[in-house]
Amino acid sequence: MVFENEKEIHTDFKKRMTYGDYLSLDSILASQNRLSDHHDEMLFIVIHQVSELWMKLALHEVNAAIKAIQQEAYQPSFKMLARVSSIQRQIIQAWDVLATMTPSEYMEFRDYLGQASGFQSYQYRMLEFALGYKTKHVLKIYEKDPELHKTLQKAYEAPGLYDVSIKALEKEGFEIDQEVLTRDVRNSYEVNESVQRAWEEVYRDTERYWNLYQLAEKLVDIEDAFQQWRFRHMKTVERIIGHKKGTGGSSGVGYLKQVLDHYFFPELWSLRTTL
Ligand code: HEM
Ligand SMILES: N[C@@H](CC(=O)c1ccccc1NC=O)C(=O)O
Repeated sequence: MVFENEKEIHTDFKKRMTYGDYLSLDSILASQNRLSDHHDEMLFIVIHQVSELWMKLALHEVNAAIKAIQQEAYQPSFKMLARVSSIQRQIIQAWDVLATMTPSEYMEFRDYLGQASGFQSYQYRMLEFALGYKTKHVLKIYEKDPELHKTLQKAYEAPGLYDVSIKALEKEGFEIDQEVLTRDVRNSYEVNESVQRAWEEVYRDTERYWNLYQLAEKLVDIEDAFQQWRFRHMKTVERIIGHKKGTGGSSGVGYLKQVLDHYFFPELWSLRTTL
């Protein structure tokens, strides 16, 4: 076939494109590669792949929301953040499916996993970074993959969702300590009194600060769901492997319990006591 111009080529390609082509189903559906022939390994792989796909969309939304907040486009940011919470509900529900696997079933293929662990999920780390939890030591895992390391380093050095939200408080006229506004965003966010006072005022005069009030509640939705995910992970791990050590080298359930203590947006929680 001879094409007159680029548009024609494009139109012809589109006409012949199928459902499977568009969604790259050949590669997606050829990626459930079991190492054992145990029936439940398929479940294990699919749950992880589904979670990673949802994380990809969540990251896309959180990063766009960060930009929108920086540009004071609050309404669009709320839509994106609401979508993130909705995605989180999906991956929390996924634990129910995984919990249908018993300890005996998992132990039949666990050894095949070697030292692989969810600890190495770089999208999970990118999400934590975007939410302001900056654990530098995890970057080390990716040193052997320069491309990936660079992507993670960039996310590590960028301001998080809470940083841009605090900046929004300042833009609205709240007095925020300079040390918070110019903080080194490569560190995890730490509690600050001026931030607490500002959010308290937002919650006391919600009509005046409607956008900031809505933003705060969207952040609480996300942190709440993130904690639910962490909790379900910890409990599902406990029911499947008890207190065995993790393949990633951690203590296992003990480690996962400890991570539960971390707050992303601490003042949004403590204001509930002081309000
Ligand atoms: C039988 C199912 C599972 C077991 C027994 C399990 C076990 C563990 C353990 C013990 C750890 C601590 C690190 C280590 O020493 O390995 C861990 C970390 C992790 N797992 Fe799982 N896991 C399971 C399923 C999942 C699923 C479905 C996901 C979803 C993507 C996931 C994501 C993660 C992540 C992101 C971490 C790092 C958490 C952090 O550092 O805060 N895990 N897992
Ligand atoms: N850390 C798990 C292994 C595990 O769950 C895992 C192994 C390979 C790929 C993803 C995994 N999921 C989450 O940690 C364990 O200790 O049994």
